[in-house]
Amino acid sequence: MKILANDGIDPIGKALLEKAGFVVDTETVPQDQLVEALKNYDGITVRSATKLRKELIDQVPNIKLIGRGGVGMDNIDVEYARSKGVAVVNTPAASSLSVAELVFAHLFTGIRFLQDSNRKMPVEGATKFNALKKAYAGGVELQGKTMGIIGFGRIGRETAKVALRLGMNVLAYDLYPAEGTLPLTFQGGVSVEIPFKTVSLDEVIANSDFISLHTPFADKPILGAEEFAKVKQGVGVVNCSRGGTIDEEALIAALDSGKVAFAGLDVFDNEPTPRAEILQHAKISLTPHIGAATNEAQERIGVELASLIIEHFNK
Ligand SMILES: O=C(O)[C@H](O)COP(=O)(O)O
Repeated sequence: MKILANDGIDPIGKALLEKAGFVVDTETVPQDQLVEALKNYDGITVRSATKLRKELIDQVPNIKLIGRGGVGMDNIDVEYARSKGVAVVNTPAASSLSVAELVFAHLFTGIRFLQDSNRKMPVEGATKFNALKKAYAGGVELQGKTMGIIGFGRIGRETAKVALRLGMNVLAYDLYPAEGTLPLTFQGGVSVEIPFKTVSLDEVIANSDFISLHTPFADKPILGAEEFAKVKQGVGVVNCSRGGTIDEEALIAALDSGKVAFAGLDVFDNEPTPRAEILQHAKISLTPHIGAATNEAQERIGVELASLIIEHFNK
């Protein structure tokens, strides 16, 4: 059996597949050459870069399995592939913590203006140190503030757990209202269950000091001009979910007016070429879609993907 890991796979996952007798190629084939290349494979694994659309799936009937190393499958025509008998699998839980921690990297950045000082210090730090010191005063703390979470699935809940550990309050909304407890484990294995109950989207929007999005790709933005009009003055907004869930123009307007104090963005409209106004905005902390890109998450993803592939082909 031959697998093309077109967006790469963690070496441990690759080794597990090879031990089980699979040949695994990890060299990325450009999108426009995939039809030809895939004729030599039984399965393909991707992350979010490679697109597996109907037209391609139709032309490679020899492909029996598509493995998504990660969560979002908006780059794959999943239902269509399954209707053609192709197995489609992903690793929905493996990267939750990494994404959640990136949310806080953006939050800590935003509350102390690091996105701007990291740009200005190399240029002005030696000549205008005291002016910059003054410019970046007025930071705030996270403890005691309210973290609004839109989308309370695995990643949303992991984000809530980090917020709770930091002493924040959590307000969460999900399309499917939910109630339960979140387990928090501390040093020495001490564990506590924190009760939660989701609230309405309006409540999250109106009452949060920081808002983080954790929903799948949506055709219509969840946060647009109407919603930014209702947020607390000076809210911080983080998006590590999918481009398209925030109306970027409305966000820029809200940042410029001061209604939104800062934004942390890991995902963008038009990836991989986000617009210049976003890339150059002094109030936006930027990362290039790296939510799942920690060594730990990629190892978990690779191992899980390998076991899903082995299980599928050994059935
Ligand atoms: O959906 C996901 O798992 C994340 O967006 C990560 O995407 P990536 O595998 O392309 O980094």
